[in-house]
Amino acid sequence: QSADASLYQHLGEKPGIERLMNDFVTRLAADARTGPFFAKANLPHLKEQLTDQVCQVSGGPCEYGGADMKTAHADMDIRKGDFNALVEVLEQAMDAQGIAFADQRQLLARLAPMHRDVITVR
Ligand code: HEM
Repeated sequence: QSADASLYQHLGEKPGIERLMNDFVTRLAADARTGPFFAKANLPHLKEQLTDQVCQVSGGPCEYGGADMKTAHADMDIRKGDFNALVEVLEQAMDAQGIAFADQRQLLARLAPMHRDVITVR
């Protein structure tokens, strides 16, 4: 567990993050902008992987064991606008879970640097 696990606690620890990621992935698949990317995705698997990843980056006692972000998103032709749409959907999911704005900003700040590996069309 990282020295600063307060974000992990504010997200409701593992059960809260699991709820958040379940709702997030459901919204991603339903959103007109992001949905097409997830048409052939294994959504239950993705929910699990994201739960581990967010648990880890928020300072929780989890270890993400999936593919690195570059490998996971290779050949998807993801653009900046697609990335921004995903962030917006995550904000909606965090609002729906009642996560405080400051905690939302913190989680987004920890995920934002991944844009370098996820966006492949510039
Ligand atoms: C910070 C932003 C992002 C994070 C943290 C993230 C995280 C992840 C993770 C953890 C996986 C699972 C990898 C594995 O199973 O080994 C994944 C897969 C995937 N991601 Fe992302 N992702 C991000 C952005 C995006 C964007 C912008 C899109 C498209 C709009 C996208 C589309 C997908 C798709 C389609 C899969 C494959 C799902 C499957 O086939 O089961 N991701 N992502």
